[in-house]
Amino acid sequence: MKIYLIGFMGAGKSTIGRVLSRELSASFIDLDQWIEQTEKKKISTIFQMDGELAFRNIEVEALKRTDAEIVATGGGILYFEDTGKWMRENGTVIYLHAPFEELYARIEGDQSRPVAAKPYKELEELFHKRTVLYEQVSHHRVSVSHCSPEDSVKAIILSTLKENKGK
Ligand SMILES: Nc1ncnc2c1ncn2[C@@H]1O[C@H](COP(=O)(O)OP(=O)(O)OP(=O)(O)O)[C@@H](O)[C@H]1O
Ligand SMILES: O=C(O)C1=C[C@@H](O)[C@@H](O)[C@H](O)C1
Ligand SMILES: [Mg+2]
Repeated sequence: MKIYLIGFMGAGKSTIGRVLSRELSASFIDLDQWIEQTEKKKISTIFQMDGELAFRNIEVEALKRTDAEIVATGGGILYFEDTGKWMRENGTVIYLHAPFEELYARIEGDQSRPVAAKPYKELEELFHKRTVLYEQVSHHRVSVSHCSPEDSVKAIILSTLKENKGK
């Protein structure tokens, strides 16, 4: 089993991934957390000191090397064009979706997400650009709007069970 959780910042990939892994007794990695621990630097420091491209290279390398069954990706995991195709071929990709305003309310002012420091309009544009990619790449879209992480976990399990029915 390999499940990749994708979606914009604040969608709950880290929160839901952790609950999902407990529910399924599956191994779990949060790529952002893993990068901070391995690099011994905050993501915001990597962005400042080494630049975004350096972070993206570390991120995609971690994605391709991890053997964890549940993978919480970062919001910008589709930065390189071929990453989405690679994920689709290597597991089940679940897109966690909610309207921009709801996600913005969750991440507004959070200093740990350098990309979230962009002006509101720019961030909204990025949301719409990325939404197209998340939709293209994912096998399933699960709404995380106005529901608890536990409800989202149930929806994820249902969608993947349906997929595997009859196999
Ligand atoms: N279902 C939910 N309802 C309300 N708030 C939530 C929900 N899921 C997560 N949150 C809150 O939203 C914030 C962002 O959640 P989380 O860090 O899991 O998002 P993420 O998708 O991993 O973001 P990133 O792409 O930046 O890693 C946290 O403060 C978390 O507590
Ligand atoms: O959406 C993004 O570009 C990011 C999201 C976070 O998960 C981190 O990976 C980092 O802050 C960049
Ligand atoms: Mg996260």
